[in-house]
Amino acid sequence: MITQTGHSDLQTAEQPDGQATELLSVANVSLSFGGVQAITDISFNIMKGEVRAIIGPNGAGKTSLLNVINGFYHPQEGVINFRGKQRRRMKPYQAAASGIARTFQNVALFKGMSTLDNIMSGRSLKMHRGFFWQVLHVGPARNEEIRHRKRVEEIIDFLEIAHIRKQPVGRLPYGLQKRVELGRAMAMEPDLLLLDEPMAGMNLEEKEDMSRFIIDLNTEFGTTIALIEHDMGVVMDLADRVVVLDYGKKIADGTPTEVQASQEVIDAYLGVAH
Ligand SMILES: Nc1ncnc2c1ncn2[C@@H]1O[C@H](COP(=O)(O)OP(=O)(O)OP(=O)(O)O)[C@@H](O)[C@H]1O
Repeated sequence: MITQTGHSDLQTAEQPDGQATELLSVANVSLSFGGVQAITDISFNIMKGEVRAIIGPNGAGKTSLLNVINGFYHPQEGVINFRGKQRRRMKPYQAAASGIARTFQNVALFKGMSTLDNIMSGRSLKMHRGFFWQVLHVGPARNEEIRHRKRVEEIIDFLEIAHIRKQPVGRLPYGLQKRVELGRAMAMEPDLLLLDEPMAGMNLEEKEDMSRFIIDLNTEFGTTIALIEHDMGVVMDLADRVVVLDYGKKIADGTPTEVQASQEVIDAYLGVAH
């Protein structure tokens, strides 16, 4: 059980009139793959500055929902609003450019490249100078690179991975690879960070470290986070609000305490027939 209690302070995201700001909303979204209905008529929102957990049994539709949010899948029905604008059909790199970054269930890094270079690759969307200048490595491109490297070094310090900055990530223990992947997503300086099972396959100590980084990222950097997580202890400690899916449908939405007390949620986790 993780012991930190790190609920983000939603007040930081409040407007002067005390109203919290909605960062993203998903309205009546449905997604199917041929005959498989992965998501059915799901609506929920993510407020600016919060940690929002998405939970549910295996196959409930959690990853599909994350893939809809970051533009990897296009729902057959429903509407997504991000930062107050209805989003057009967009590809993952366009979603990333608009301020949505994500990590994956299985680590997706450049295994032969160093920690530093992997995190640096997260800056590519922020590089403005063209290929010509980058190759010459002079003038504006050089200044820009120095700026990006400084930011990357700050992230490396924040994640306490200075000792592995030159090591190829493929040789690192799994827990550290997950941390590098978080670093690469942080390098994009997203408004919304989507984390797909950030603690999967980690031991208790690694989970505690990762929880601490997520809390600090949320509170210190103000990054809004949506995460899929199976460990209820982690969800209880990290999340401000939780949306619960089962068989592609939303069955509960509320604070961790509220959803844990929901009979429908208890039944879903115990596998009670519908
Ligand atoms: N690309 C795909 N093609 C066909 N079916 C898919 C595809 N992706 C997901 N599905 C199906 O959609 C449903 C939801 O899958 P999804 O991976 O979103 O669930 P999940 O809640 O993330 O599961 P898990 O906790 O096991 O990762 C499942 O029935 C799955 O088999």
